[in-house]
Amino acid sequence: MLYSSTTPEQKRIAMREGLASGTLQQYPGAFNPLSARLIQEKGFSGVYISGAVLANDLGLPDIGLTTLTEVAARAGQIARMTDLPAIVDADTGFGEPMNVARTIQELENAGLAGCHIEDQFNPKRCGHLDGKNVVDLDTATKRIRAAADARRDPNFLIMARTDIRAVEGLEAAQDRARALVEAGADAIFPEAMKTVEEFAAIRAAVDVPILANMTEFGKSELFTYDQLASAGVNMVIYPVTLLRSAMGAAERTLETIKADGTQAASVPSMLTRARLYDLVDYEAYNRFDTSVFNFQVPGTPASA
Ligand SMILES: C[C@](O)(C(=O)O)[C@H](CC(=O)O)C(=O)O
Ligand SMILES: [Mg+2]
Repeated sequence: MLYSSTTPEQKRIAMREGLASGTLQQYPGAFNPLSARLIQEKGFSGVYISGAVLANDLGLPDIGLTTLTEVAARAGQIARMTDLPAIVDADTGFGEPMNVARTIQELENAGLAGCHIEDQFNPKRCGHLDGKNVVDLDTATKRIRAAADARRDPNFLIMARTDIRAVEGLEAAQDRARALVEAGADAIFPEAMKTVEEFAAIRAAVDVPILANMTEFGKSELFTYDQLASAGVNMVIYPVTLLRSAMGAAERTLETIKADGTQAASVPSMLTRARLYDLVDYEAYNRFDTSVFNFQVPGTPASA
C-alpha cells in the first residue's frame, strides 16, 4: 500500500546478497511505477530502470536529452513502489566527474539501489547501434572514481558500463573492465557482447559481478537464463522489453478500434479492472476509511 515498506538501505543489502549468491539475478525494466509492482509480483530479483525507456516515454530518442532531475524523479517514483532493489541507467553521469558525483547522491536520495555510468561520448546512443564513440581511459576512470567517492551508503552499487567492445574489440573491453574495477566500480556492464563466450571472457577478466543486457533488436542474441548463468553472468536486464510489449499491445488495440468501431476484440488480452485494482492494492485503503472499497468490482463473480 502507498509506497514500499522496505527501506532503500534494506533493498541495497538485498541486491548485494543477490549478486553474491551465485544465482543469476533477473531485473526486467519497469516503464512506470505500476509495472514495477508487476515485476515484484512475478517473483523477479529486482527492477531495472532504462534510460532508453525514460527518454522514449517522454517521446524523445535515447541520446542524452533527459536531465538528472528528470531521471532521478522518475526513477524515484518507480523505486518507491516496489520492495525490490531498483537499478537505474545514469547514462554518462550527466556531465563532468563533479556532475557524476552529484548524480550518485541524487540517486541515493531517490532511493535507488545502484546505477550504471558508461564511457560513451556525448551525445550518446543506444549501445547496440553502430557508430558509437568512447572516451579515453583517463576520462572513463575519473567518472567511476568520482561516483565511488560520492556515495554515502557503501551498499549503493556503482556499476561501470563500457561500450568499448564495439569500437576497439573484446581485448580492449577486458582491459577497460579491469581498469574500471581498479577505479572503484562494484560491477561491470560490458555492452553489446556478441556471444556467450564474450561474456565469459569478461567474467574471466574481473572479480566483480557482471551484467548482461538482453535488449531486443540489438547486437546480442537473446541468450537464455541458463546460457548466461553458465557463462558466469550475475545479473541480466530486459531493459525495454515491457515498454515494447505494452506499446505493441496499445498499437494493436488502437488498430482494432479503428477497424471494428469498438475495442471489444482486444478486451481478452487486457489487464482486467480487478487485476488493476489488485496491483494498486485498492482494497487495503479501507484501513483509512471503510467507505473507500465497499463495492463489487465489475466483471468479478459475486462470491469473489
Ligand atoms: C540498456 C540501455 O542503455 C537502456 O537505456 O535501456 C539501452 C537499451 C536499448 O536501447 O535497447 C542500450 O544502450 O543497450
Ligand atoms: Mg541506456
